[in-house]
Amino acid sequence: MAGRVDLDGNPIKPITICMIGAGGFIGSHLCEKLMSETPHKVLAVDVYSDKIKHLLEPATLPWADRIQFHRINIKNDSRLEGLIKMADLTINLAAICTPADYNTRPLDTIYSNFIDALPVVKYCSENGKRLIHFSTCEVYGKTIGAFLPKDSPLRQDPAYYVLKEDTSPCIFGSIEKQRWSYACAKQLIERLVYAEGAENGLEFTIVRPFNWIGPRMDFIPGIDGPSEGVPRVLACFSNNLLRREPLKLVDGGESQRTFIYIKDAIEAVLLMIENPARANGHIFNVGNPNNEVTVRQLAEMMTQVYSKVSGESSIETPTIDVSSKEFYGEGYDDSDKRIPDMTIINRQLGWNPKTSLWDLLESTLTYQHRTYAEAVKQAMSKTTAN
Ligand SMILES: NC(=O)c1ccc[n+]([C@@H]2O[C@H](COP(=O)([O-])OP(=O)(O)OC[C@H]3O[C@@H](n4cnc5c(N)ncnc54)[C@H](O)[C@@H]3O)[C@@H](O)[C@H]2O)c1
Ligand SMILES: O=c1ccn([C@@H]2O[C@H](COP(=O)(O)OP(=O)(O)O[C@H]3OC[C@](O)(CO)[C@H]3O)[C@@H](O)[C@H]2O)c(=O)[nH]1
Repeated sequence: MAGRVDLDGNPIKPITICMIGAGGFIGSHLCEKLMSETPHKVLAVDVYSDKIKHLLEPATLPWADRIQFHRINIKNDSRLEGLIKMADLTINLAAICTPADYNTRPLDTIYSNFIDALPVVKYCSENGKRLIHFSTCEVYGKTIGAFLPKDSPLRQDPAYYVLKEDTSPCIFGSIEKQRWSYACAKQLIERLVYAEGAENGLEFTIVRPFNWIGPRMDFIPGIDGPSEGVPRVLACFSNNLLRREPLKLVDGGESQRTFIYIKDAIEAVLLMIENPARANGHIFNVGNPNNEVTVRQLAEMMTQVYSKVSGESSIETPTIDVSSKEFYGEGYDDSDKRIPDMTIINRQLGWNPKTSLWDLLESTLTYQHRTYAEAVKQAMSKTTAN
């Protein structure tokens, strides 16, 4: 920890970070990194703390005086401004960010991603505090290429599908496709943060994560989350594998995604935290363009990797097709393809992702098996007995 220097060779001074949404998937990994590798202090704000319990207890942990948990719902708690004032930097991760909610709970989704984020932006701007705001790759929506005929050669041209922070448009579906409530709310809060920078001098960085995955992502339904809940694809497929049931491919599993290992992505966030002069005023894609697969290919890979790490053979019918209406309900729509352009983050922070999809699935599914296999077995035998 001693002698840490930034990318320009200047010594890094310890700072205090107000991290909102610290108890979630990304927050838990960021807290872990900050505690184990830096001298910074974290005021961790969330309604839940289960995913960071190992960092908060026991009080003898070497970083015990550098992390404080504040159980606060930012919708309605007057303590928030005080915490932002106490910190040098605020990182806002709080959000409803599971697609199953976007079309079924659009009001909660819009309030969470836009209205609830407003005071955070305001307090940072009014108090002259730096803000790192978490947006999403979903602000790009669909690619331009998605609107070309299926056999158009232009579909092969990266100009029609690679997503660039400063030039790509944001293409959403119609209003009744409520899937886009999240992307639209995130886009508007990005515009507000950007405008606060332009008009009032707010020092900001906007992060657009492209499908970060790894241990502690979401929940396994019926084990550490609601039985009827629908988490993001990694947890959906993990749940199917743990229960030895077919993985459900929505609308044929043709959509494409690039997945990045959470630990690679956290390296990028740490560079933003410790290099404000290079990160302020920028919007950064954070993803791994080399890890592109269709959802069907992801399902096949996860089935293979899970077999390897669990020692169990795969089931006879590893996947089944399901319509999006059946799986997510009315108003679902999808992003067709998401490849991040890496020019800006590479130029500003010299960052590149490292971990291949196979390797990241191997470590993540090893964690899922170790953490959940026994609990799932017990829950399933209870259901059969009843
Ligand atoms: N994981 C990804 O790949 C990904 C992709 C795109 C965008 N993002 C964005 O990154 C951020 C973090 O995502 P994540 O994957 O860690 O999600 P997550 O759901 O695991 O974490 C969000 C955390 O925010 C907390 N929170 C929500 N509302 C709150 C409130 N009102 N008060 C206090 N705490 C509240 C939740 O309890 C949760 O712990 C989100 O803004 C999300 O939109 C993530
Ligand atoms: O059982 C399942 C679950 C999902 N799918 C399909 O997989 C694709 C990816 O789904 P998911 O990871 O749940 O979410 P998205 O990538 O669509 O959206 C996320 O991206 C970033 C973020 O902003 C936050 O994480 C969020 O909005 C998708 O095509 C599903 O239909 C499946 O086939 N089977």
